[in-house]
Amino acid sequence: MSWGYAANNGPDKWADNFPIANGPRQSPIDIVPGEASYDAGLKALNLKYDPSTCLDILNNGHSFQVTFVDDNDSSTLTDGPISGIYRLKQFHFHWGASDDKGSEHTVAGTKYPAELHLVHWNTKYASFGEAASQPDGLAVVGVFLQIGAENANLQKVLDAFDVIKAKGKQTSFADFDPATLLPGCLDYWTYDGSLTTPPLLESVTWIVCKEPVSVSSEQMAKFRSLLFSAEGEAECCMVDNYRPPQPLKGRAVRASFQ
Ligand SMILES: CN[C@@H]1CN(c2cccc(OC)c2)S(=O)(=O)c2sc(S(N)(=O)=O)cc21
Ligand SMILES: [Zn+2]
Repeated sequence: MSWGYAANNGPDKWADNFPIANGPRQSPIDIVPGEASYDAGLKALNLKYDPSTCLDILNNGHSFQVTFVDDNDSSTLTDGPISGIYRLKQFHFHWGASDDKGSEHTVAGTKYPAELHLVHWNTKYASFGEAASQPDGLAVVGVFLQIGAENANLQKVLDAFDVIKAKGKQTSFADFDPATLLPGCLDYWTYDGSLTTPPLLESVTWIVCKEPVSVSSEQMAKFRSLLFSAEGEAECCMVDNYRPPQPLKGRAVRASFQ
């Protein structure tokens, strides 16, 4: 039985096969703005993405992800809370069965209907896989989605869904600029955490943007049209693919803004 988000293989069961699930730096967390400490030493995020590095879009049975060519420094994250150059590997989302839940991080208990994750790896390591096992190996930028106006940039991604409805489906996806999914203001909170899915590796510097971006309710319905299940299996809608907040265990959450 592989991991998932159902009662029999979901977040409460992950520790059975991935004991790090109860580790000291697990993600996501509830971000309490009043308890975050402003750090004037934090630099602004420097995200430089080249749309020509966009490769394909895949339903991996847990979410859908847009994957990028990462054999050069064309799409990178630098500055912010990190040092060195981190390359964009993929972005994906987490969302709920209804608009009242779906994000992984929460803000003073508030859940958003969805959360975007842009996954980057530290080029001081030889590969993504090597980086993923190092405490400073990954940096994930999280962006909350809130219900509002239709998001035309997001729609380009949703328009590809019909051919990746089932688990394992993949199709080419070119010339997409993930920077168009970012909010105007790049104020952020940052803390040391983990992957929010198995293998739950504690290798992620989390960078969570304070400002959400918009998504319409119709667009959220499109997210929910994807399937956890593969073709030929009983259809299971891809919804509630989020891990709930985990214990902070004494970690500091820093803010790049006052
Ligand atoms: C299924 N897990 C996603 C895919 N990845 C994955 C797949 C296999 C092994 C592995 O670790 C070596 C990582 S990943 O590293 O790109 C990430 S990052 C991430 S999140 N929610 O914390 O941003 C989810 C996933
Ligand atoms: Zn994620």
